[in-house]
Amino acid sequence: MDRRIEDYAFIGDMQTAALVHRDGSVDWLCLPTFDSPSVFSGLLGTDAHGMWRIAPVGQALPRSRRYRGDTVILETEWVTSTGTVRITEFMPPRPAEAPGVPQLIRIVRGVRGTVEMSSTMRLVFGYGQVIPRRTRFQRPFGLARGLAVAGPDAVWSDSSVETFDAPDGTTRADFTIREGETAEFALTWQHSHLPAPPAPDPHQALADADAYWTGWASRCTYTGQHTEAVIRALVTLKALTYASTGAVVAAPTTSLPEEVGGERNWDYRFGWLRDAAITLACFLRTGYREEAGAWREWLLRAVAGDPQQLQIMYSITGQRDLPEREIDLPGYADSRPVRVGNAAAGQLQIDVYGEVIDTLHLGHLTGLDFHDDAHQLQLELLRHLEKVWRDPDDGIWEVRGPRRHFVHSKVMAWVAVDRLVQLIESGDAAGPLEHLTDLRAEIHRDVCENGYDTERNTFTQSYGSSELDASLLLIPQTGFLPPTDKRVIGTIEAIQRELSTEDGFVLRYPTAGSSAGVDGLLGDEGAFLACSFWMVEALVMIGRLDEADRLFDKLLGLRNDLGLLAEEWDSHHQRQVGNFPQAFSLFALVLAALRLAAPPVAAGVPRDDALVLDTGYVR
Ligand SMILES: OC[C@H]1O[C@H](O[C@H]2O[C@H](CO)[C@@H](O)[C@H](O)[C@H]2O)[C@H](O)[C@@H](O)[C@@H]1O
Repeated sequence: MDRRIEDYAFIGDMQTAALVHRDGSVDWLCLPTFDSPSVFSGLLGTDAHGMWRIAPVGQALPRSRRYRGDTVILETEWVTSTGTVRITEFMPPRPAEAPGVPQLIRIVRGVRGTVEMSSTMRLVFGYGQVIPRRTRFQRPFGLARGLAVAGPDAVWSDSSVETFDAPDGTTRADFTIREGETAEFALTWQHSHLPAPPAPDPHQALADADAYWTGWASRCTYTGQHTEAVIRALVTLKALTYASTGAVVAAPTTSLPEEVGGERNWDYRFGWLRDAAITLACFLRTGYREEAGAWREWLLRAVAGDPQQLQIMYSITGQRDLPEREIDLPGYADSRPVRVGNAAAGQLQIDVYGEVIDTLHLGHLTGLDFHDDAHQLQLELLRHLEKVWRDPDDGIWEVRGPRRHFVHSKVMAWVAVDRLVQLIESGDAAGPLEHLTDLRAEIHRDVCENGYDTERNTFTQSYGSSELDASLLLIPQTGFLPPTDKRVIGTIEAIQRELSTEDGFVLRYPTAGSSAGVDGLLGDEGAFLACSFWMVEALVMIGRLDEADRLFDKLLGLRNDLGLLAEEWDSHHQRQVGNFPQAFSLFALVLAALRLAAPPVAAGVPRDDALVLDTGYVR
């Protein structure tokens, strides 16, 4: 069965995450951390690769589902001919100050009548490959308890109803729920050499999780008209944070395809400097400073001593070695290969210097305490950037074709220098101001001379190319040129003409279908949702507010019923594609909502209070 990506709900604890299908099946869960091998991999294969379904007997789909308030606690209501039950499922949050082993808790509550229920769990460790050894215990805490062990990992399962290990490798429970009754299930990961974990207290854990997420969401400072969408995006971004180190994963999944049935399947369970820097910029602009401070510490540890060795991504703990390999799973809707690890880790992507320094600078502007190591890091990164900015690179889209002089990369090199110039000019830090001012002017000249097509009045994807690229929409946001500049307006209009899908969303760049295009890959892909949100921002900046509003509303309409977005939208099949939920799409949503909430007073004339939106243009 083709299970749509948007049919999944996301729950997480800030160290790992699970995807729960609408039909009650947990089809993805990596333990103990985001980047560990999965124990439920049905998402990328079949039930035989691991899943855990709790649902009324004989009932395919629930009536409704939602998150409880501003939390990542999922509540699903099932209505049958004999009664109604609510299933509440969540992972107790593990913030840095209160670490703990990962746990998945599911509570079934009878709302009306009587409902026959079943639970079927198949744990298969190592991405659906390793069958665990299973043991049962005599109700040590009045709960049914089972243990599944494979090598270093143990998963303990506790429930208030009787369970049994079936010969087919599943652990099952058949039980009846009457109005007012509850049944509790908990799955707990533990190192296999350690003793049994204490019995879970599901109801206390639920109350604590509710208080944690509600408290976190209540600190948001956004007050525009899209509060629900913004808070949901922020809460999801927070849940994509690996709390103990401050890293942020790009998404909790691997290999959800950018084209169903295609080869564009990548592992996103790592900390990209680009994605994390923009996520943190988003947090800083909505009142969340603590997360930015923690990420800055992770960044300092990950980058280590020599900026020449900067990688564009690291593991959530800061490791550098992320070897890419293909694993033996059928793939989501037969989309193969399924990849683990990511070869993009070894790429040169010059834009990351700009994104990192921009976010560090925004931290400074929004009151994050001055950190001398972070300032030194910026200076060192800049010294290295000065050596490499003229080189061709792999660009923001991590293309696997030949390196090029991507215009976006050069613009972001300009951003890196510009933000340091601003910092030094403000008197808050020292540095070679005159030299940096000259360098900034040199990069600007280089881009305008080599990356702009005078005949078509548009910037191009790379020097000497006639292709377009949606990353050029960021030019006015960065402050590289003002939105009133005819080259900016020309570029926005060219992208609208040439990179729009028939339903009005934006592609990253042209792909070549059956031959390898600029990205070196076969096949096509969906509209990249972040680019469509950038179009919203660009339209606001050039004063086309109604159009921006309309596009934003259409984009909100692509979210699933829980407010979640994958990386891309397949306009042809009208479905979400790519890893899910993806930070890139969600932070772009938040930034577009902020832009809509503080539009320019007149076209191209940003307001002073837009400072927190544009560190570049508004001086
Ligand atoms: O499209 C080819 C590339 O796709 C992935 O990169 C994308 O995701 C990254 C994480 O969100 C993002 O930072 C990047 O801008 C996107 O292009 C994949 O990770 C690459 O390996 C792949 O070449």
